Amino acid sequence: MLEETNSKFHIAMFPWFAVGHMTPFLHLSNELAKRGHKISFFLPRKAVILLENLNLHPNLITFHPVTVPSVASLPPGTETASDIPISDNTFLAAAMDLTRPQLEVSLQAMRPDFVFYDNAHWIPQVARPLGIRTVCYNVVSAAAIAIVLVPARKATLGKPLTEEELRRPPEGYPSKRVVLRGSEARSLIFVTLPFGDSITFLGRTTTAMGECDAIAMRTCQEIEGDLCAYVSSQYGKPVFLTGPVLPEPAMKTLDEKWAEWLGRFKPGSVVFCAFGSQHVLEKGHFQELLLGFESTGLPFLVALRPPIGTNSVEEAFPEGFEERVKGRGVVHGGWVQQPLILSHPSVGCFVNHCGFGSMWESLMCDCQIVMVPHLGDQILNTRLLAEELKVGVEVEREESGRFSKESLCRAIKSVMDEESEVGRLVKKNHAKWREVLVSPNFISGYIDRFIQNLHGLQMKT
Ligand SMILES: O=c1ccn([C@@H]2O[C@H](COP(=O)(O)OP(=O)(O)O[C@H]3OC[C@@H](O)[C@H](O)[C@H]3O)[C@@H](O)[C@H]2O)c(=O)[nH]1
Ligand SMILES: [O-]c1cc(O)cc2[o+]c(-c3ccc(O)cc3)c(O[C@@H]3O[C@H](CO)[C@@H](O)[C@H](O)[C@H]3O)cc12
Repeated sequence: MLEETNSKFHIAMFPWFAVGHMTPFLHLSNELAKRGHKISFFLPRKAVILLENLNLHPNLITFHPVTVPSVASLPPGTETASDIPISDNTFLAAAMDLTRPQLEVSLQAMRPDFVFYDNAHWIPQVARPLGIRTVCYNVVSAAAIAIVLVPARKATLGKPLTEEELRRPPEGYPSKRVVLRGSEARSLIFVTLPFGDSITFLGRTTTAMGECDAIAMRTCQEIEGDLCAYVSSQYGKPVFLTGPVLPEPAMKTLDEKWAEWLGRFKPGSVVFCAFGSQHVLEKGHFQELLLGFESTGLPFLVALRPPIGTNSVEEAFPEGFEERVKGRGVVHGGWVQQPLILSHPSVGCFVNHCGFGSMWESLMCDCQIVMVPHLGDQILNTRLLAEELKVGVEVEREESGRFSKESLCRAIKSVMDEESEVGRLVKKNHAKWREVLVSPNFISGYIDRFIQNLHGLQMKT
């Protein structure tokens, strides 16, 4: 028994072709490799270059480039979600499905103990005849899964879910606070639309979770326990938790340019803003956001991709903006080292979209949190932090979904003003949760228990 639970696994990883999915799969791979397990990581050719520097155990984690077939509706050379607008993801999913023969050949030759996957709902059909166990690893919150990607939502199978139906959480959904409001249910309509050939997003994800041997989630019992239990009961199978799986503090230091710039300001005074790898703002929203930062009067560092239809952030600046914020505001049109910026002593506030990765990073840092969610799962993550844990504030939006410079400025001031009661409350709650999450063995304990769960699964006939 002891010998068996100490044995090392060979695990194949096949995440959805999006940075926001491949990166957390690689973080988990690093944790598993750290404990001696061997990983074969399948990913698009182009992504190998992107992720190579995050592979901390190249002796145990091997990248296997997958050729992404060309699909008529995708621009030539498309390999990941970052290459295309979000509306074209359905074609990328179709291209991913066409990689099935490549996976079949490789898995047959490798015969790993497990395959971890998310969007590739056909993996169990390939793995089962080979005796390989399957784990559907979800890198979105349990809330995002529980509210829509569950069998209870398939009761109306045959006819697509309506916005009205999506407005009400499914039967038995355990939270009253982590919910969508008013017209926000519209952000879930995409689950009823095609995602690949002849399958909807809801069909794909519920098949992926329905057919696997176990569901896994990148979350923890302390924060999403009820929601995980609901998903487990919906699918009638175990849900294994990996915890947040955040990489160990990088050895790398912050780029001198940013270290020098941030070093000019008082501790805890700078507002940092980033919105993840996928979302690109409309020009009007981008300008409203910059004007909101300007009106706080605080120093700010914004790292966002140029808005839709522009080639640089500078060309989209509001009239006179650059001169007015000179010396206290910087807008960078590309990638920055977010975790290192968040741990810089001058940074006091993190304005983010509450993507699941950013959500965990915000909880771990000791900045104040302001959230501007853009997509469905980000809205639910935001409710988790703002309504359930009360560790941050959400920027108010109009019914149309637009936010104003005034509402952004109000939210930032509400957490940054020293006399603000809201600011004090969220700071106190945040500190409490941070202490839990950074406590010794919190993250590693989750990984160790996760591995024990895999052993249990392997022993099942
Ligand atoms: O400039 C940047 C921007 C982002 N990042 C990093 O990129 C990651 C972004 O991940 P997030 O999950 O927050 O956001 P993304 O939008 O990229 O992910 C997307 O796919 C996964 C879903 O769970 C998210 O909700 C979805 O938004 C974070 O780890 C962040 O530290 C940088 O290092 N630099
Ligand atoms: O916006 C979302 C709202 C929600 O309630 C659930 C999800 O789930 C997922 C998801 C993705 C992959 C899985 O295996 C399970 C769940 C979401 O993922 C994002 O969906 C986009 C669809 O266009 C996708 O392209 C993007 O890369 C995913 O991060 C979103 C929601």
